[in-house]
Amino acid sequence: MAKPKVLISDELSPRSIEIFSERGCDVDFKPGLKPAELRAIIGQYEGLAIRSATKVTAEVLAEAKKLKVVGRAGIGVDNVDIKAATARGVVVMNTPFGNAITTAEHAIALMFAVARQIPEANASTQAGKWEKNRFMGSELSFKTLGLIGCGNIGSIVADRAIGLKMRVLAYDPFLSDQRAAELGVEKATLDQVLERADFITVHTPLTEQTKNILSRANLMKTKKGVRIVNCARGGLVDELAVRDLLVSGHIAGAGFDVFTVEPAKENVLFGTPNLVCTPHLGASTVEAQENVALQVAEQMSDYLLTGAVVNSLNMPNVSAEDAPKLAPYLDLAEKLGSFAGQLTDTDIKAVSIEYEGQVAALNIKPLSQVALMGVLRPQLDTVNMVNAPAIARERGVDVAEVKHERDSDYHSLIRLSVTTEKYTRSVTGTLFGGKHPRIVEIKGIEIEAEFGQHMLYITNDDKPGFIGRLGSLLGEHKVNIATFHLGRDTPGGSAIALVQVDQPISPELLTKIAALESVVQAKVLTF
Ligand SMILES: NC(=O)c1ccc[n+]([C@@H]2O[C@H](COP(=O)([O-])OP(=O)(O)OC[C@H]3O[C@@H](n4cnc5c(N)ncnc54)[C@H](O)[C@@H]3O)[C@@H](O)[C@H]2O)c1
Ligand SMILES: O=C(O)CC[C@@H](O)C(=O)O
Repeated sequence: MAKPKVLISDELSPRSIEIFSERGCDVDFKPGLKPAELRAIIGQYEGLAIRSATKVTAEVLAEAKKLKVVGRAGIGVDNVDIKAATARGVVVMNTPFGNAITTAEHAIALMFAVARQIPEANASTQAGKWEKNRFMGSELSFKTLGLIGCGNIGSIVADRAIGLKMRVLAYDPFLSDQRAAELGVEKATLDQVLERADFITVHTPLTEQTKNILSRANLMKTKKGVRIVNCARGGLVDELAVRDLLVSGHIAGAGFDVFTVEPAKENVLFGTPNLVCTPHLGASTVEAQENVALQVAEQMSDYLLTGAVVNSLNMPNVSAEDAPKLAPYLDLAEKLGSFAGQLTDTDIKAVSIEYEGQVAALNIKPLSQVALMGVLRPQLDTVNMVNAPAIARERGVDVAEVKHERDSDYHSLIRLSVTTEKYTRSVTGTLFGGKHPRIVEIKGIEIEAEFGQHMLYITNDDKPGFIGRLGSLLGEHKVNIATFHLGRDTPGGSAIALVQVDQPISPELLTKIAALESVVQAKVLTF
């Protein structure tokens, strides 16, 4: 197998290069590429490792013909167009914990810096002014800290703040009572945080709901003398309003690590008194950068080399242990989906994927996604394993996954049923010898067949003479039969023939087959 090629396009710790190479990837380290330069070369790579500088836009992804995975060495993925990546089947992963402590420490550092005006005092002292009376600070002990967002970073900030004897309020709609109690924080509404906090720090992602969460109107609800810290994302806080309120004295101090536009070479906040700024340094410690670089390189290599998926934002996780076990079932599930999809020529209303036996004990999410991809692909070229669930949802296809505990004759079975306006059709398969996909049932009729490259699926009335007529017709057209499998519900009832042939069947020949006596339906299938 050729080594997968990975591009590192941001300043990642050199540890990542070592890990990619040790794991068996070819790696190019090219930080600081301009968007046009990235678009020009991205087509060569299966993996792209980034921090926050590289923007993985729809335009970049359109050139990324081989790309399988984007790995963000860090938490925020707002520099990746996840929708476009999903549409192209590119897995997006991040490292959700590697820089959380470091970033929480930076938020605490900014709180201290703002409370004691350390940067201004430093500049004044080094300028020889010795302005001892100018810098009157405020203690953190026994003050109230209001957190907006209490996830990974917010909860570490809470822990450190409690250690500093602060009282912590947390506004986070997804924070459970139990977790709040474990953390020792008081759950609060946004208004309670605004009205009661002496310090407010934000720790949410930037979403439609959180954008401008500290708006001018909300900032006006805060206590006079409040101090604000944003170490999460630019756009969460109204920068112009903070400037005005710092100038008016309503806000006593503010610490900003992140800005609405980055790199922030200029900003409305700059030059305002009692403001401390850092250039998005939240994650910039040796420890955090080692952690995230190592993690992202391990996760991406694992995906490229074994199919294991960890910390993905657009795919179910598959552990390194599960990946090899799932591989043959992924093949079976995709083929069953494709079989059903190729037989369907009207709108699909529902797809159900049932698992029985040993396969039911595995992580079935990726199997269902790949099966769904197989079903939808004949109707939609752009479907892939990553975007299949989203496409099914958009099209109103109801997808059900069922695990059965009942015993069966096979060690594992996957049954895929497709419902259209006219019918529900099912196909069931298993693995022979643990790795060879086989069809064992179609529409409830037992049959045993391999999946071949060129196949003919025929339903017919079970009457004498049909096999002879079909064999002669194929022979006349120089089509060689490789395998021939038959099944029927009852003698003289409905029958199915699955014929694997060595040559493709032309549309003209298919018309003749469909016109043979006793044939109800004839379809060409390819795998
Ligand atoms: N400055 C830096 O260098 C740096 C480094 C790492 C992370 N970050 C940023 O820090 C932020 C937090 O990261 P995290 O790892 O803690 O994320 P997280 O997902 O663990 O936590 C985010 C929390 O925000 C909460 N939340 C979501 N919507 C909310 C809303 N409308 N109101 C209140 N709370 C809401 C969520 O429930 C969650 O608990 C992210 O924006 C991340 O990108 C910045
Ligand atoms: O990579 C960085 O320096 C910033 C990372 C940070 O914003 C994140 O979201 O993880």
